[in-house]
Amino acid sequence: TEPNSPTVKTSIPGPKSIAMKRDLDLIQNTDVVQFFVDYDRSVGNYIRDVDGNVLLDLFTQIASLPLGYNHPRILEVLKDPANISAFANRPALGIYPPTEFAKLLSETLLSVAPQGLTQLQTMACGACSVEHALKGAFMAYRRRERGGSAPTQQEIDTCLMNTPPGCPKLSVLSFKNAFHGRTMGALALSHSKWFHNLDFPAFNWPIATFPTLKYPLEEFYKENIAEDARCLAEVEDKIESAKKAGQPVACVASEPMQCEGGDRYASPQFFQGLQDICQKNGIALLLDEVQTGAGATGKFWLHEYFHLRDPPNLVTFAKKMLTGGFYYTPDMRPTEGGRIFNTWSGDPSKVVVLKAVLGVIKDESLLARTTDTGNYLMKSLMDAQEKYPHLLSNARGLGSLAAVDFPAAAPRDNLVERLRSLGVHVGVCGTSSMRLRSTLTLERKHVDIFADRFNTVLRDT
Ligand SMILES: Cc1ncc(COP(=O)(O)O)c(CNc2csc(C(=O)O)c2)c1O
Repeated sequence: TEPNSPTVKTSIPGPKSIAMKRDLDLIQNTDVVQFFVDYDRSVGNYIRDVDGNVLLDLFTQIASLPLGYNHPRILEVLKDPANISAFANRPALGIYPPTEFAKLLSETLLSVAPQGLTQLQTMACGACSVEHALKGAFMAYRRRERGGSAPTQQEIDTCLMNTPPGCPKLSVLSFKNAFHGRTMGALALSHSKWFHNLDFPAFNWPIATFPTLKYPLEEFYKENIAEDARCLAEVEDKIESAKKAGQPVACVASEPMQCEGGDRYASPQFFQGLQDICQKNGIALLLDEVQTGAGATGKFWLHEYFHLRDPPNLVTFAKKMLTGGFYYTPDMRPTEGGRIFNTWSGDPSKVVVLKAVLGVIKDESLLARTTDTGNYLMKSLMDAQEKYPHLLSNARGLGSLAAVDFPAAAPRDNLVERLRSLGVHVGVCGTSSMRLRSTLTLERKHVDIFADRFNTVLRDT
């Protein structure tokens, strides 16, 4: 069972972590390794490092743990003889799916599909889900341009040499401060940190400005609506310019909230306007819910809060869904087999575990709990912001996603380190934001521990 509170015995990283890091560094670069973890003895919302430090984990493996560590319902899946085969025999899913795979997908991933998205493709991770979702959008765009005819011999010949018309000059519009993954296509849509992109050739695709909201929202309603309009006008301009430059936009990609870029929210009106622009121009809308999905905001998908008139064409997921993949509308469905494809095309064993996770979310009403705990967490951030206005600003959040800004990276990093030495592990994002990414099982008692330690370090700053 979970401990009642954190215990910190050594500096973090402690001596054992430091020794293990030295060993691992002989094999690979370990610059960003923070500490080594004793996963056998991490429980629920508490992570235990190899030096015996037990921390309340509010970052949860970059927001990828739905139920925390060693949840009994997940351990049961692993002990169930009926599941051995799923773990022992990883299939090339695109060609040799396992028994009743459609049934498994229907009972799991499709049971939580965003409204109107009836097609589903599993993949390994977030980036490869984005990569293949983009392919779906490009193929749909070219299918429409061909008007149903087959590709020409010239297209077939030229595509093998990376040249038009087989490799068409199409583009994807993304947003400044976005993050969509580290593979080359997803990286061309990612603009949040230089060390993600440096040294890698990129597509010269349009990059628009994502709204910068002023907080508190209720005080700056007019300014924020004007900001939405300004950004949407820029999106239209970029689409027009791309068309004139001979590389029309086939897809607009956006996170429903920019996470790596600094927990940057935008209004439902912005996304409704974005969908209007896409539909007006025959452009697919890809919403990347890798970090915001799987119940993290109290709704299963963040974009549910947007009340979009129609379903987005493509929705990518990974992290807390335990498998990567994307949902898509029928018009995005490939008409030829083997074109959205790779060896594994996902992993059924992860879907088997996800079935247990979805069961716990339902049985324990974790969406409602995430909303309640998230509101309670927001109150603790707002209270701290009120007490320390010189240190904190723009407190914001939704369910298990929360963030607050510091005046600069240095004071933020210093506070995060001191918070960890008091037994609370949090994340960072953007240039100077602290971010929280809890499990879906977080309770008010955990928020009390966070608030107590957070105020202690703020008081001593
Ligand atoms: C909105 C969104 N889209 C795609 C991705 C890529 O997912 P993975 O390839 O990491 O599974 C992510 C992954 N998040 C992430 C956080 S830090 C990080 C990194 O590579 O440093 C990656 C995401 O947040």
